[in-house]
Amino acid sequence: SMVHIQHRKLASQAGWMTSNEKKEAEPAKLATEKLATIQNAAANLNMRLPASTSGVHFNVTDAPAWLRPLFDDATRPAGKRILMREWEDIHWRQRSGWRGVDLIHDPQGQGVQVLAYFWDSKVNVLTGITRFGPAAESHRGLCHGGSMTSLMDDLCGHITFFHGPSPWCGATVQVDCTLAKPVKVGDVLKLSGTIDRVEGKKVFISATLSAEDGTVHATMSGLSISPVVMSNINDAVDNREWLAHPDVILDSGWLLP
Ligand SMILES: CCCCCCCC(=O)SCCNC(=O)CCNC(=O)[C@H](O)C(C)(C)COP(=O)(O)OP(=O)(O)OC[C@H]1O[C@@H](n2cnc3c(N)ncnc32)[C@H](O)[C@@H]1OP(=O)(O)O
Repeated sequence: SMVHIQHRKLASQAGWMTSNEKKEAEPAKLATEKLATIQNAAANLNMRLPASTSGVHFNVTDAPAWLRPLFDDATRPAGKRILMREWEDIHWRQRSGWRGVDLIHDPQGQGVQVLAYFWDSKVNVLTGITRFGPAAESHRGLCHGGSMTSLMDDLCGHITFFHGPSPWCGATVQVDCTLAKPVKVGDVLKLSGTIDRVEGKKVFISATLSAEDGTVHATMSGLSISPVVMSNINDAVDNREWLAHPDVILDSGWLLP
């Protein structure tokens, strides 16, 4: 489509490639040169991206010690950090047609939040750092089961996005959660999910929400559909792709005005 051609043009001007072009490229080209390019582009966009795994709102220094290794560029135990522009750049979000703040990815959120997602494409594992805030309370000092379930819904959707060609290419249709142990207001927990199998458009997913000491707070068996058409706007925002970058996963929305 025209929009895809525009994305390719913008991406090539910035020295990036789209997910489809990545296949054709030689891996060696994707190293230091590209990192410098994104840092320059990020500076132009007034973004704070000082290191490859840093977001605008949540970085390694904000994470508790047990989750800091997730950000380690050398080992990258959970794959690459994901930086979707609609989470990181509120002004772009507003001028690009969103009407509110994300239920799960609002940096100022007081309910339940995913603060950082990491995607390991080799094993199809999505890992999240999550925080349960004061607006998720139900029983005294404890959180709603729906806050855990919301996280699982978000994970099912995002696994299909990162496994697929583009942001928002799939949708969650079933979330079956086992709520095993209550979560306290203020807890920071690890969310981890994977693709068990794919049957046509059906993507079967399982996930676990766990604490530093290994306590499992919830498990989930879910189903997403991908590809699926959830929006018929068909503009440059809807037609984004993933950009190939050696250290982070970025959507091509970063190349839009
Ligand atoms: C908001 C996003 C936050 C971040 C990501 C989180 C993900 C989300 O929250 S997405 C938003 C929440 N989800 C929704 O609103 C989804 C609402 N559901 C729908 O719109 C429709 O069910 C929709 C469009 C997904 C169906 O897609 P469509 O392409 O028509 O699928 P369809 O052809 O009917 O079904 C494909 C297969 O999936 C199966 N299927 C579809 N829905 C379900 C379901 N709920 N349960 C079980 N199986 C299902 C069908 O049986 C079919 O199976 P098979 O291929 O074996 O025959």
